[in-house]
Amino acid sequence: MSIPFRVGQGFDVHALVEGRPLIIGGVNIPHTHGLAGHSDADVLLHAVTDALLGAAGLGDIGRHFPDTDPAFKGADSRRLLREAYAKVAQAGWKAVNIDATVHAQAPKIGPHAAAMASNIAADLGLEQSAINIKAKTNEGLGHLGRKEGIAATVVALLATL
Ligand SMILES: Nc1ccn([C@@H]2O[C@H](COP(=O)(O)O)[C@@H](O)[C@H]2O)c(=O)n1
Ligand SMILES: C[C@@]1(CO)OP(=O)(O)OP(=O)(O)OC[C@H]1O
Repeated sequence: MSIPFRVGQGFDVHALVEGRPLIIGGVNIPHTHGLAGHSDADVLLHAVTDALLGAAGLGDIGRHFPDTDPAFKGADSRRLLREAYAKVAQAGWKAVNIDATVHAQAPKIGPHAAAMASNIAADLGLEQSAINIKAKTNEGLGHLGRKEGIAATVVALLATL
């Protein structure tokens, strides 16, 4: 008998640079710096995508959307999330819940967490209560603490369709 649940974890980090918008969880957050990347560099959505792909045994985001492919230059990561989730569903899985932490010394994520959860819930066809967004500073330590980048860690649970 096959097991009806699978868990996956995702991690991503992007550098903070001047002259880029800061987009996290599909929310454009006013800030002095934004995240660098081939796509819109949405660190949270990339970690969510990897957690879902990982749980389904489908590899990682770079395998499906290579950062060498001009098709994904400046890509909206919500589109990538929806396309990855379609592959997860095709493999016979649906998401049950997502628990995420954004590791950012600044800016404050809390005021935007509900909007991020709403975006992810909409893209996965879930109730917003199934998406939990947390945030932590890095207590000033290391590259995250020096505000050189922002990271995200995510756990996702899948159930059979
Ligand atoms: N970028 C962030 C970081 C933290 N928060 C909120 O502050 C709380 C305390 O964070 P510490 O890193 O000092 O433990 C945390 O639990 C979050 O609620 C935030 O909103 N944005
Ligand atoms: C999203 C992709 C594709 O545009 O590029 P980036 O925005 O650089 O993001 P990253 O998390 O480094 O890797 C996944 C990529 O393949």
